[in-house]
Amino acid sequence: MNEEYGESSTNEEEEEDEYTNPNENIFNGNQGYLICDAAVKDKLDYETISEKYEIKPENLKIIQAIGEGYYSDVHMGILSLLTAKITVAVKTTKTKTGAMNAEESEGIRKRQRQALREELRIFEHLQSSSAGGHDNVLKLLGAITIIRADFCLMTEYCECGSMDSFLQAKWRNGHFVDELVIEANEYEQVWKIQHDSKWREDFQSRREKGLITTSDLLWFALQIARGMEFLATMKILHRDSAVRNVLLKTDLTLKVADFGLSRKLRENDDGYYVGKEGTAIPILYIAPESLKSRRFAITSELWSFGVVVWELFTFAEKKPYSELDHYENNEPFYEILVQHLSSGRRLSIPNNVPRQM
Ligand SMILES: Nc1ncnc2c1ncn2[C@@H]1O[C@H](COP(=O)(O)OP(=O)(O)OP(=O)(O)O)[C@@H](O)[C@H]1O
Repeated sequence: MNEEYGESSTNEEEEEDEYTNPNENIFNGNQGYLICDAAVKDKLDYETISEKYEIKPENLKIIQAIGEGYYSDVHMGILSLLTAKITVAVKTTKTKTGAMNAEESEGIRKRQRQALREELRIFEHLQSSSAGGHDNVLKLLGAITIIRADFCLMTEYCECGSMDSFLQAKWRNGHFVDELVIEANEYEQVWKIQHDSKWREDFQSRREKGLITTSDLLWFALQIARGMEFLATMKILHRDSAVRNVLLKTDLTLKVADFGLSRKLRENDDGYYVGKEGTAIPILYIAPESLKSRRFAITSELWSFGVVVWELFTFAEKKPYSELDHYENNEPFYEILVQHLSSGRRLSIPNNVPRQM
């Protein structure tokens, strides 16, 4: 394994409590995640981690850094399997913890490892299905969990990174082609292909120029819907759906990713999970009923999907509800948002959306 990870000859068993909720508090202070104070009860039901994914450190070579999240660093690496070498994304605890001393730093890393362990459990559950996962959900390919210094998760590598930067770049570089045409009567909206017989033929040349169209945005929305539908059938609540947490392959296949806040519904949960007190949640994406009660269900996932579609059609240029950003009377943003939604107001319909949607 790469020197960056340091040499470790000890097979230290993690002493960390596997059943604590690692993400509680770690998102504190992260913009857009907010702690609610409603009374809560916590229900979790995870399978134990199997050894199916454990790999030896010498089979992983780290190549370069590709990203950074709130609780992990992400690198691109090469995983050597019996018959092949594959490119993987490697999620590790953060190199820079911002801690004042070694003891504090180890405390932070311990929480980060716990967060990654939780994510691992979700991956394992999702991949326990007969299909072994879903094409639109990121797959776990390996993990090192028994050697603390090398602790990491390895997932499919998505060459184009996360969807928010991809969309922003397309918009800023003028690489979006609106396929909708407003007719002279100003009411009827038709597709370009209905006016231009060459539109279909030019598909390949648009691809080569790196252009994306309204149909592509719909295709992205459909893929995310399929991924989230799969999560729902596996009784997983993602709870952090946002375009920044969707990853993209070069063939424009999308992968729902980042299960750091995800929870599995138990059989006896009555269809909802009640968030633990102190957990920070991404309020801009959360359904009003979950904001108020901390109850999360498949229906609240559908709300988040709606916000994701809004982000797709606005090219992730702005955060949802950015017009509410100016705080009035020092009221907390959470309160402003709850009032806004309770009064029936919603995100505005973006310009490029087909009317049927
Ligand atoms: N499988 C992957 N393929 C390619 N790039 C990836 C992959 N996983 C993560 N990345 C890159 O690393 C960044 C951080 O990853 P990720 O969001 O999963 O980390 P995190 O610590 O869980 O972040 P968050 O703060 O959103 O919880 C992503 O925005 C993306 O650019």
